[in-house]
Amino acid sequence: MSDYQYDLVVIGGGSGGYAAARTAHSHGLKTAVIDGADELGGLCILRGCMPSKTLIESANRARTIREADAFGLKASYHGADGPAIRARKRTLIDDFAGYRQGQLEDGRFDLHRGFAKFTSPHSLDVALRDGNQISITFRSAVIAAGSTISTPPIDGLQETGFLTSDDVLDSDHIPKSIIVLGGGAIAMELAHYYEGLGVETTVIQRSPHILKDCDSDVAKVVEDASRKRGINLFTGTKLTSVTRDEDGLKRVHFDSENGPQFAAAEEILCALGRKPNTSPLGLEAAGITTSPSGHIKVEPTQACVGQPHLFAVGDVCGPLEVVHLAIEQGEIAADNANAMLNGVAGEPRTFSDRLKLFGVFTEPQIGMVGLTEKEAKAEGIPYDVADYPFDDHGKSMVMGELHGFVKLLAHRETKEIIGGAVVGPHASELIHEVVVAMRFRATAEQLATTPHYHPTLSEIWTYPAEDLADL
Ligand SMILES: Cc1cc2nc3c(=O)[nH]c(=O)nc-3n(C[C@H](O)[C@H](O)[C@H](O)COP(=O)(O)OP(=O)(O)OC[C@H]3O[C@@H](n4cnc5c(N)ncnc54)[C@H](O)[C@@H]3O)c2cc1C
Ligand SMILES: NC(=O)c1ccc[n+]([C@@H]2O[C@H](COP(=O)([O-])OP(=O)(O)OC[C@H]3O[C@@H](n4cnc5c(N)ncnc54)[C@H](O)[C@@H]3O)[C@@H](O)[C@H]2O)c1
Repeated sequence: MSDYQYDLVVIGGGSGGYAAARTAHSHGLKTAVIDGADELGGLCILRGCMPSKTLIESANRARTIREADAFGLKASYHGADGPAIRARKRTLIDDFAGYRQGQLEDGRFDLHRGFAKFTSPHSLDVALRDGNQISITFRSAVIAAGSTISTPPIDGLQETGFLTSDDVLDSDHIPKSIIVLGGGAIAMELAHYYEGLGVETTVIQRSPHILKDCDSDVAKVVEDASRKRGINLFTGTKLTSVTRDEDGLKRVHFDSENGPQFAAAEEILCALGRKPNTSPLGLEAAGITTSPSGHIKVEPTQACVGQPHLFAVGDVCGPLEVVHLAIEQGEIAADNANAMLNGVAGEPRTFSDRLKLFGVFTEPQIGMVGLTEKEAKAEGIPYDVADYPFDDHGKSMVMGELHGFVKLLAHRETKEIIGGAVVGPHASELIHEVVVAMRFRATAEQLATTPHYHPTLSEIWTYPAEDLADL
């Protein structure tokens, strides 16, 4: 006998899980959310997007002060106040988390505070935080359990000690020097944070370029700009070991094309990736399969492969660990669960990555949508590409923001825009113009002939669009 019965249970009350639960409630489904965290809010609010961008905002202000001279201003930077930066972050995050907690507890659905584990495809047990255990049966479930930090075994790393993104995002200590392991989004954003505050920063990346899924011309702009600002950036490396010097500094040893090398610093930030939070869920009991990386295998409907009444969304399945996808997938899963449970006629909703959108809040920033050149080539899609640099664009020159470029990809036959990338000032904002154009399947000519105010950063899109339209 189960303690509770629901139409739909959601495991995880983060971005994907909350989106699924509120959508299920709007369909009239009897719904429960199960979350085992001591603090509600999910990764984005507590230890992801929002705290990292709050810290990065301080780094951006520091950079403005440090570069004031170039604008004819007298200002001097006297360093960072770690406790004040953390206090600002905590105030904002408490506010965001409090709002989400209110949404989870406002009575639209039941909230069980505990860890869920499947016992069959239609039942699970919850080890409640208060020490009790309950069992639940359900007609359908959405798995939105997120991801955790992954730390590969590197000789001496554990013994020497290191920080993770969780530590950095709630630390009031600004080290004098730091080595960042990895060259993904987390590594590069937090390297920008520290460098922006004036910390001596080293980045050690395995791949030949940082941000390995970007086109290399895009990644190279951030690499060059990072090096110009003083980040010691090593790419194409193999980490070998970590030791501690007699003077207390931490030393990272690695191989590169120049042979064995090392870097030493007060602290190490390990940012070598995250893994889906799937192993504690008892997925075998539910008949759910995972890929070798541990991600749950899903259909485009977000249904788990082979189990049409079970769904997975967000970081547990991918394909890209970002918040807006987790939310969209959560809504799709709940809509499809409702259609299945209530016999709603019509085709199920499906997730498409045609408008795959990614932003990196480095200096300069990156924004990307749709296909990269790498992907278009791999998929054999015929395309033309055009780009335009910020160092030849009036508004960015006025702003003193000269690094980077925009580029557009258009299908060679239809001329439809199939991808875009910005690396440069306000890239994470600028990319949205291309998202809208692609959403409505605009051609390069339609984008080129859309009015753009002068002088703005946005009008830079018209130059590659005109080039593509003229081909
Ligand atoms: C430092 C950092 C910066 C980031 N910056 C960005 C950014 O700028 N933009 C962006 O789009 N994305 C960013 N991301 C990624 C983004 O935060 C995640 O992709 C997103 O939050 C994942 O949402 P989710 O719903 O899948 O999982 P989560 O929000 O992690 O929710 C999972 C929930 O499940 C609960 N849970 C787990 N296991 C169980 C269980 N067995 N039983 C019950 N509950 C369970 C957890 O307690 C948690 O509350 C960042 C991530 C990090 C780490
Ligand atoms: N702005 C954003 O949207 C944003 C910001 C931060 C994180 N995120 C999301 O969070 C997820 C996790 O980010 P991440 O940066 O931790 O992961 P990631 O997988 O993107 O990057 C990890 C990096 O570490 C390297 N690496 C892994 N193992 C290694 C080893 N043994 N030796 C040397 N290098 C090694 C990889 O080559 C990779 O470059 C990302 O998928 C991203 O979608 C998004």
